[in-house]
Amino acid sequence: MKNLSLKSLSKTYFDPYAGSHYTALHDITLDVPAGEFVSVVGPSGCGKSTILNMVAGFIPHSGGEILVGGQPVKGPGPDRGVVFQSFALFPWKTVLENVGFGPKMRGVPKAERDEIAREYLAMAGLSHAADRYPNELSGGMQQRVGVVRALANKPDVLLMDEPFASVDAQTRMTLQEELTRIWEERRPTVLFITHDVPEAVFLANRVVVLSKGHVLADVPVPLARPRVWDKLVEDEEFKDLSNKVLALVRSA
Ligand SMILES: Nc1ncnc2c1ncn2[C@@H]1O[C@H](COP(=O)(O)OP(=O)(O)OP(=O)(O)O)[C@@H](O)[C@H]1O
Repeated sequence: MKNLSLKSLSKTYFDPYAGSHYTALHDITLDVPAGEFVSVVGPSGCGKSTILNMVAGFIPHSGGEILVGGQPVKGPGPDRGVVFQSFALFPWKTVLENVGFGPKMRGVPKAERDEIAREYLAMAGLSHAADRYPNELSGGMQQRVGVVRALANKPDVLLMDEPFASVDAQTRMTLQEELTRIWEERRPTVLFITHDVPEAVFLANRVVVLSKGHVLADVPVPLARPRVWDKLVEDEEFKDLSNKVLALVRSA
């Protein structure tokens, strides 16, 4: 796995309607060591998705540097996997084919990529759905497929932008527990964007709080793993950390 390093990163958008520039990010410096899970929270418009889209290589940055394993990001690449809120699965492909798509693009032969896809589907408890099509799955199952599809490509860095925002509360907790379990097994470097403070704390080793395009705080989360909601929901340290991060977001 590789580390992710943002050095004095900035982003200025040009608004063609107003004919003016808007600086969404100022001087963001952030290091995510290889194999670490970092959540990013902050009020709407503080620049969370902008950071993720620049690290993914979807949009250019205006200043500073983005390094993955010491190499500058110049565009999208297989070293970074992305999971968005919308499932974006291929509706005409089976679940197995969806999960095997990344390896297929890298030229992995069919038997081998089917084996990889089955291994990751098993990890997420989805073996039984391998031959189904996305429209035959519940929203929670589709989102699980989206996560394992990104993981099956064995990215060094996993970028997640509110991946569980559109599923119900119960499924969301299950998905959070599954994600921590899979992360512990594979240890990709993760940047996880969310509005949900308990989710950010539950998942991460560190929670970064953004405010108006700046890093306001970087809060370590030393909670033991494996993490399960039944235990953490009553845990004083978890509650204290969540309250601390919530207060920071409110002040942002
Ligand atoms: N393409 C664009 N052109 C101009 N301004 C933009 C563009 N994309 C984002 N912005 C502005 O940059 C700022 C940061 O947006 P961004 O989407 O990164 O915030 P966010 O923290 O992810 O918000 P949310 O939580 O609501 O998704 C906002 O003020 C937004 O209006």
